[in-house]
Amino acid sequence: MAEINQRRVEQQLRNFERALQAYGHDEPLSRFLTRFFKENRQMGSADRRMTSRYCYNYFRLGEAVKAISLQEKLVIAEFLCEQASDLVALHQPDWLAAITAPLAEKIAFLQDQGIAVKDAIFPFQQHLSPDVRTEDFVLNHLIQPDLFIRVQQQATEQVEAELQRAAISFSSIGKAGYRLPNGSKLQELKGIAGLYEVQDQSSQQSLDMAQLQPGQSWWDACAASGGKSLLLLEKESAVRLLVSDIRLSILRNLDERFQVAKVKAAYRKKVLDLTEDVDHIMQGERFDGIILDAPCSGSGTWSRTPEMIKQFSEAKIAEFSDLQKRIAKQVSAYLKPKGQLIYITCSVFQEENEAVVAFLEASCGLKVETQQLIAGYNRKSDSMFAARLRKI
Ligand SMILES: C[S@@+](CC[C@H](N)C(=O)[O-])C[C@H]1O[C@@H](n2cnc3c(N)ncnc32)[C@H](O)[C@@H]1O
Repeated sequence: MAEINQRRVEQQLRNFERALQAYGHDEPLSRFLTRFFKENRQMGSADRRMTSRYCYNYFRLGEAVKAISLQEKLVIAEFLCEQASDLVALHQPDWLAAITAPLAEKIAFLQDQGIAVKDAIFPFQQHLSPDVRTEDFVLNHLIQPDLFIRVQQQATEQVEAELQRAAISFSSIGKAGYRLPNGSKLQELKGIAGLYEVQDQSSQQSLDMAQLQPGQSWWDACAASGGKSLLLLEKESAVRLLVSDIRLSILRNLDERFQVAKVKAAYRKKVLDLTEDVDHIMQGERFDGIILDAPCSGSGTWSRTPEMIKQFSEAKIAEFSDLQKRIAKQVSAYLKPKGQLIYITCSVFQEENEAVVAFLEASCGLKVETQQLIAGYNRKSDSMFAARLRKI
């Protein structure tokens, strides 16, 4: 083993502590770190990489092992999340023999040292949807997911060639989806801009259950910057599409994204708050299909953004569930008879998923045809939930 530079490790630890102190928990960690590194130009690329790794690993530990120092906590996080670590080698050299073991064994190893982490990594386990395999889900929280792209069907060869040229490794995940290492610098590949969308593997599957026909009218009711709308149009370009969101600014992003992707289909756009009565704006319009990709906790994506766990409180689950029921009830009124509602979340909580679907069936004149947890935790992707309901 190469000799460890103790001073360097100590410097890395100080960088991490400084970054953590400066982080206000009011923005995604990735955005904060980009700014932090800009403001600390003396940090070289190796320092930046290490600060980022320490911060993410630290947050991956969730609420586990509270009553110990930051450094001790980071050593545990490094031991769990990495296969080699100078920090562990310096502070817990006896642990090194177990650092390459499977995660379940590492957790058992810590347990033997009196360090219990398993139940605290993800503190909301009792809310998980029944189809989530709790142990797998929790352990995979310690692993950074991959990056996924969805490529326009006719452009797969061009995109593959460009990835090869840039020496970015990739593997195919079905028709036009690809798995890439996290952190791949796709934005530098200007020649293929617009030919692909960054979209998680589970998100790419979220409309598989939609039954699409040319000529149908669809409403993407919480469209944001259009991830699901683009997926819908890639599957069936001859639909009439209405997109809406509560935020005008994000619909402007949708316009830009559609432009870059050279979307030819005409679409209409409305700013709608779906907790309010929108009847006067909708003017009697009815749809063959509605996508409701509802505002949610995002808990199925927290292995990408582990800092979210600290900011979340259990009470918010019920708040999201209430909001989702309210919005879902409202939009379901705009379905034609036999029209379909595709209800989607990137949450793993039962209250945001199965409970909302059960409410729609019990109170909104819809029948559940299929519902599915799209489990990403065993394949380094996000977890989502999707259901197709039919208006009776
Ligand atoms: C999960 S995101 C949608 C993501 C998007 N479908 C995509 O694939 O990129 C949920 C969206 O719901 C919107 N939203 C939140 N509250 C809303 C409300 N009361 N009425 C309408 N939209 C709302 C948010 O602005 C957010 O863009």
